[in-house]
Amino acid sequence: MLETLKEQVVEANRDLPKYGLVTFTWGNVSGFDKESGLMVIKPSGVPYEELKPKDLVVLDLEGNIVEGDLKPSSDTPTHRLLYQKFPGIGGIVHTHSPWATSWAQAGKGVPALGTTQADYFYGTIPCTRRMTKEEVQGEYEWETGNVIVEAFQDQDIDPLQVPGVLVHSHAPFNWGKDPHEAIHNAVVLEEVAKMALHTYQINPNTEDMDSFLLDKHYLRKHGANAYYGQDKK
Ligand SMILES: O=C(CO)[C@@H](O)[C@H](O)COP(=O)(O)O
Repeated sequence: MLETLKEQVVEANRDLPKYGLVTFTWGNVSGFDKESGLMVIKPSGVPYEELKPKDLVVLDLEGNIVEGDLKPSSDTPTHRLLYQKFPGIGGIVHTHSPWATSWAQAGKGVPALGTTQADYFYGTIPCTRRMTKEEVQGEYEWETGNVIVEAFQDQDIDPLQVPGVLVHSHAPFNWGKDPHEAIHNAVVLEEVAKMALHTYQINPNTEDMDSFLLDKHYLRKHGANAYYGQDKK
């Protein structure tokens, strides 16, 4: 089942080392099929170069495995929750890419300092709060998703306009309309995280970019109401 989505998920997982987003197997990509309500995710710990469509795990959003013999990624609960809470996304990427992870470890969101970020993210890429002892010792991966959703709700950020987040003391998650776009957004996050750090090294007092320039770039590329091709009602 879902053979086309499986091919996309395998290709996207193989893009992780291709674009320098992972070391070893420190990352995972999933895809979501809206019609069936099923997600497809990388199995835990499998090297990307060995990954085949038959290795992938198919689950419903309640976490029931529908197809697949291997253990799903350890981050599956986080992917599941984001598909539930962020309607319209069709692919999710989690990595420990070094520049974005540095901002996550510092507990800081990546501010929109220039047009590179503005073309993909409508403003600051937020960082979540720290997780509590109870959350970490509880259903950790599910709670990781909760603090992501909480950050977007509390800061009134539209996840379709800012397709990424830094999980405090952990690492980034990105998403998009499909696995390929999620990978693209993850690469951009890693680049703008690096640029922002270097910008502050050049000028520690750098201010966020002007909102009119942010609007110009983001809205020119995405449109005021365009959400992955559908006009927002
Ligand atoms: O964040 C983590 C571990 O801290 C995970 O993302 C692993 O780095 C990858 O786990 P699998 O997808 O192979 O289970």
